[in-house]
Amino acid sequence: MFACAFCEGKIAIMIRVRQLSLCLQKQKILESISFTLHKGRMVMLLGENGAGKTSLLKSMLRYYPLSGGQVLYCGIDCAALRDKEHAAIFSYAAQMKELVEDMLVEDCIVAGRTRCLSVLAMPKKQDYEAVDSWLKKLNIEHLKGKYLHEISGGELQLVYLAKALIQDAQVMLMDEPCTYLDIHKQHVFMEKIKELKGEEKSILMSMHDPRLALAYGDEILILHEGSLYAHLRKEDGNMKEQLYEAYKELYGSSFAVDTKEDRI
Ligand SMILES: Nc1ncnc2c1ncn2[C@@H]1O[C@H](COP(=O)(O)OP(=O)(O)OP(=O)(O)O)[C@@H](O)[C@H]1O
Repeated sequence: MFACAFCEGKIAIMIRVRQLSLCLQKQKILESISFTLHKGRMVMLLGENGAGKTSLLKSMLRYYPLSGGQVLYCGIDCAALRDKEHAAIFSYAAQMKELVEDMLVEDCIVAGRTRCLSVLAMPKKQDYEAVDSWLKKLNIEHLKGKYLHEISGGELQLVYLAKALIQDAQVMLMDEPCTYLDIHKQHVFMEKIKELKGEEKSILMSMHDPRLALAYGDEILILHEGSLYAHLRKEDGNMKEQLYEAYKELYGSSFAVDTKEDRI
């Protein structure tokens, strides 16, 4: 029988989201969402358009005041943390639609670093060295010296990922980071993220592709109409089957996944 590392307390809890609710403009967006993010885990957040994925990530990041519940880091309420402390815990790669600034690639990436510095501190030589190192790790060194408007959508996405990664936070929240990447680059990116995450960091990543979620997720959260519909874990042994069943329940039998024929 599978011995659950969570129940035995072997895998440390990094973030506990407890009964998180969110209202925006008097509209209920998220309702009583609870889950835990464990150290070293990659958790995929699935859900249809408008299900609340971005709102959940932003709520965890304190972009919005919660209308109920808490986000706890190692038992500490994140609402009580100072900005610098918060930036050491969470980094965020936003959805591309939200990113409109234009600047040099290296200035964009180094801005991720400065989130951890005091307000008036300027990036130093070692910060730009870190930029070079991330450009290299993500195989986008050729973008150095270019402006954001001069590069492709997929390249821009990688630049914004470098910006999130350079922050070196413990929990990386990523909103649809693969949208503009071609299939090959999606897999290269996911492998790289897995490697970077190691045993110490945790990742919560929203996406629409259930196949990618299954291929790389240790866990899958399914959001539906602002509520947590399902929480699947690979240790349970049949994550694929469970995901198939959940999608069938939510979207009907015409949904084009078939676990038996391995088409998901
Ligand atoms: N700032 C806001 N003010 C009011 N309502 C908002 C705001 N941001 C999002 N919403 C609403 O909250 C709901 C959830 O939106 P959200 O962007 O979180 O969904 P999502 O699951 O990320 O969708 P997608 O997959 O399309 O990116 C939607 O109905 C949206 O219209």
